[in-house]
Amino acid sequence: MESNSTYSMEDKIEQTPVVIYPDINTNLPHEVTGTSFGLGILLGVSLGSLPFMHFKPFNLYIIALALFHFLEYYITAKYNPKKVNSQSFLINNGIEYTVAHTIAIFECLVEGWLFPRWKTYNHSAFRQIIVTLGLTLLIVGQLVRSLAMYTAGKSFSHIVKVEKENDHKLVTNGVYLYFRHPSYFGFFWWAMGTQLLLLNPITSVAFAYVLHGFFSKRIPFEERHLVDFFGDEYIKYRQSVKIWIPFINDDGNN
Ligand SMILES: C[S@@+](CC[C@H](N)C(=O)[O-])C[C@H]1O[C@@H](n2cnc3c(N)ncnc32)[C@H](O)[C@@H]1O
Repeated sequence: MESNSTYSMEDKIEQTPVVIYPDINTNLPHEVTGTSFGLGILLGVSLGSLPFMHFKPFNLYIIALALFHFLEYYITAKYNPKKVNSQSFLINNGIEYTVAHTIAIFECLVEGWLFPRWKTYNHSAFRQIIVTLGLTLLIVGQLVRSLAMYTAGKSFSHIVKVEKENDHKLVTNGVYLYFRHPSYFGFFWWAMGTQLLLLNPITSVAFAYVLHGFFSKRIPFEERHLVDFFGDEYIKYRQSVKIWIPFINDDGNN
């Protein structure tokens, strides 16, 4: 039977927009599905057991961690597919990152065990304020970071570029209108939010110190290369948009 369609199969193929798919060799299906499955299990177990837990902030923290790592890969795969690879989950985000969260979990569990009245069964207004502040910071941080990755698209990369790529464009729109480094701003406040949420006094201070040290080196390094890539255009942008991370100089000379 003849098709009534005015277009032939060849026409249809020609009209199909070209989609750049991620390189499967750096996105091994068993690694990507395995990691997604693991994150899904973490999220599901934490969410499912939430109503039965005395210390709900711990479950919320695990949910935030699982969502963060899932979104790192998902947004890169969707809006920056050329650069996505199984490391884009950012689970191997450096030894400091792994150690920091391991210590945070340890502090939370030890304090819950040693000082249950202060940590787990404390229903004071002060505790509610800190938990709410932590939750708010981590939600705002996650939103700003995800929006930054979506807005920057192909110009975003988890590794700082030291050589300009052809499709690297200066991004100054969307969240970049209000924050000069929105993904760093988002990460900083997301991470601080996780520690306040856990009511962890020690790692709250330690996270602030370590994150400040990290960004006060990374931002000037990244900006030196951005000035090389985009010249006056970046210098003007740098003069007009602030970073909004505490104690990081806005003039680019940290
Ligand atoms: C991990 S991303 C972080 C981007 C940005 N610092 C932020 O916090 O949203 C690092 C890459 O983004 C690029 N980058 C940073 N700011 C940029 C901008 N305004 N426009 C285009 N590329 C930018 C850098 O060249 C670097 O390779």
